[in-house]
Amino acid sequence: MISPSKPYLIAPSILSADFARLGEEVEKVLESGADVIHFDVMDNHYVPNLTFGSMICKALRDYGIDAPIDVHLMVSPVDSMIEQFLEAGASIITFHPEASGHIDRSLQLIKDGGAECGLVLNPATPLHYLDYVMDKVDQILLMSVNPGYGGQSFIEGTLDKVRQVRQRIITSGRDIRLEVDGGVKASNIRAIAEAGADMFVAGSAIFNQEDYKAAIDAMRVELALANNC
Ligand SMILES: O=C(CO)[C@H](O)[C@H](O)COP(=O)(O)O
Ligand SMILES: [Fe+2]
Repeated sequence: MISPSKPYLIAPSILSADFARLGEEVEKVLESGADVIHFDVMDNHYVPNLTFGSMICKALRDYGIDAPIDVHLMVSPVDSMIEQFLEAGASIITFHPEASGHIDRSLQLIKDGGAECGLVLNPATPLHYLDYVMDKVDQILLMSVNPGYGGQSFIEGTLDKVRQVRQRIITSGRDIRLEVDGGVKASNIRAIAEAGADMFVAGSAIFNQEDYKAAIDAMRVELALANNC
């Protein structure tokens, strides 16, 4: 499992990093207190934007990044990309169930490759996709924006969805991480944690700031308040 000792994980999304200096950016955000690197893969098909593939993930590993890399696949179809990211050193791979013809098979492919697996649900994607996979997923990612771009505003209705998924996780009796992605910042992270999330993706709220450590520290202060509730 990824850092089981920490109650809350902060996962900066490199979508908002300076791509011309990616290795340094990732090093800097890890030195600033990030737990996990969130890696947004977009294909201009499942989502209307194009980012980076497994070669960049491998380049980060070759550069010496050994922190967990959380690959968020916004691609369709998913299975060939899963294989490439397993080879490239991904630690966690999540995908959108609508983008896979065979959800159970795609999850198993990730597990068989030695990575942790999970599903991603868009703001309007129903929770029933979780019905028969709660025994398999290590992580559930709830999108709090529509996927495709960084820097969007948090959709408030996500909080209720987080509560519902937390309830499902409790019922499952398993230790499944609940990650929220999109528009997360210091001013809303406490409410998201109190709703039941324990992993937080933040792109623009960290990489668009001068001081990454100050941005992450501000989130930790809010999370500590949630923890004490
Ligand atoms: O998956 C994503 C977009 O599809 C990104 O992870 C997400 O939007 C992070 O960026 P920000 O924190 O700026 O909203
Ligand atoms: Fe993401």
